[in-house]
Amino acid sequence: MIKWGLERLDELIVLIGSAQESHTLSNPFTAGERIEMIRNVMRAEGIPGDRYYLVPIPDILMNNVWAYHVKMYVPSFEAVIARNPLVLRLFKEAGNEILIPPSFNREKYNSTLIRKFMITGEEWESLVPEQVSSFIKSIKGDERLREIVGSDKR
Ligand SMILES: Nc1ncnc2c1ncn2[C@@H]1O[C@H](COP(=O)(O)OP(=O)(O)OP(=O)(O)O)[C@@H](O)[C@H]1O
Ligand SMILES: NC(=O)c1ccc[n+]([C@@H]2O[C@H](COP(=O)(O)O)[C@@H](O)[C@H]2O)c1
Repeated sequence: MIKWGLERLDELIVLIGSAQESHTLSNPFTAGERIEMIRNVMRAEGIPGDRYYLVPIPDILMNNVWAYHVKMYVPSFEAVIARNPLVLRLFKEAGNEILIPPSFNREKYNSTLIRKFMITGEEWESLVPEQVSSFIKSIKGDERLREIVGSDKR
């Protein structure tokens, strides 16, 4: 998705959503850990650091003002790239131009499924970039996820 965006725009602001969350089933990793993973992949893919910003955005309780909340954290921008229907709706209502990228084999590359495989012990490593699987293993992130959901063997 980032490569798709960089073919169309000079710079990207990549939002790290639900940045306040970590150690949960849907967001097991801290915003900082997610930043490290993305940067490791960007470096490996040869994407220069001056073509993207990574901005962590904590959730808020009011969907209606979320797009304005995001704008408070980021430099000015031309368009929003997203596929999440709620994100698209909220930015459209806030008057922003929208770009919807294609789905790249989304049935396979799906975070919920990848986290499920980490829990059940099925092979998940090939579904993420090598830099991401090695980082997750270095912080024992798969073990963390299993402990959170109570499926750890101990
Ligand atoms: N294969 C893909 N093709 C196109 N867009 C994708 C693809 N994978 C992820 N995305 C987009 O990237 C964003 C992050 O998706 P990802 O599956 O990593 O996490 P998520 O949306 O938080 O899902 P989950 O709820 O499963 O954790 C979403 O906006 C999604 O639409
Ligand atoms: N009210 C809110 O805080 C609000 C509204 C819409 C999206 N979001 C966040 O935006 C992100 C959207 O994620 P994806 O684009 O990866 O599906 C999530 O982290 C979600 O929590 C937050």
